[in-house]
Amino acid sequence: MPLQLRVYVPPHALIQHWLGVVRDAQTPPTLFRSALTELGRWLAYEAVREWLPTETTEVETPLGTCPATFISPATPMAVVPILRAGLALMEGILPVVPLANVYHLGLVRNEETLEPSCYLNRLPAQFPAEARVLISEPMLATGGSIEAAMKELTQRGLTPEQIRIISIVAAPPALQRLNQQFPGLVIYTAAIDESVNDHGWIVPGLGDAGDRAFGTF
Ligand SMILES: O=P(O)(O)OC[C@H]1O[C@H](OP(=O)(O)OP(=O)(O)O)[C@H](O)[C@@H]1O
Ligand SMILES: O=c1cc[nH]c(=O)[nH]1
Ligand SMILES: [Mg+2]
Repeated sequence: MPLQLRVYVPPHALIQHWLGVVRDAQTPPTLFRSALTELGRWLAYEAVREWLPTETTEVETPLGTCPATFISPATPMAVVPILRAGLALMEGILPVVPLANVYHLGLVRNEETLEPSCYLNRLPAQFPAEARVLISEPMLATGGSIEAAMKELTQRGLTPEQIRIISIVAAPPALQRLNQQFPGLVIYTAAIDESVNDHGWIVPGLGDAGDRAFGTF
């Protein structure tokens, strides 16, 4: 069977709660950031459920020997936050992947053309063959930014199957684009919204995630 994009919207009350907080236009930046931290935490928790590399050994309890499973340091893990908005999820994501390296990628959309451009790229020249990578990108709108990020990662040796995206709101244009170009990719998102308007905003969405997180209106 051909590979297909898989999109998970975990049906969790905490995710729904914090999604409501970030959607509310009255939420101030401090609370908006806390809510994104919580969303990053719970979506990452769901995303790595059967994906974190583990190894089983034995430990001595005070009463005897028993098997114990630990996070394996052998498989390289990484998180790639897409600046700026992706930074706001990181406080929640990083404790879930404590051994991950962080590689920053700064992208900004031109407000008229909606084309992304890259202003910071701290990706390694090549990812290790067994690497597993989480992308932190809260908004998947037209899909231009995530497509640019995926191209940077796949040019550095990763396959879509090695990558999972943590998103907050995903819209159909971005999902269609990713499905066409990167089947095998997996997305964990708090919501799939109806549409993207003529100005590139997700509707109903939550507005400009970067501006709301950092108070730069
Ligand atoms: O799917 P797209 O249509 O490409 O839109 C999504 C991008 O737009 C926002 O970034 P923005 O350019 O606003 O930068 P910021 O995070 O610094 O605010 C958002 O954080 C995504 O990266
Ligand atoms: O709705 C949108 C679309 C792109 N980027 C955002 O921050 N919000
Ligand atoms: Mg922005």
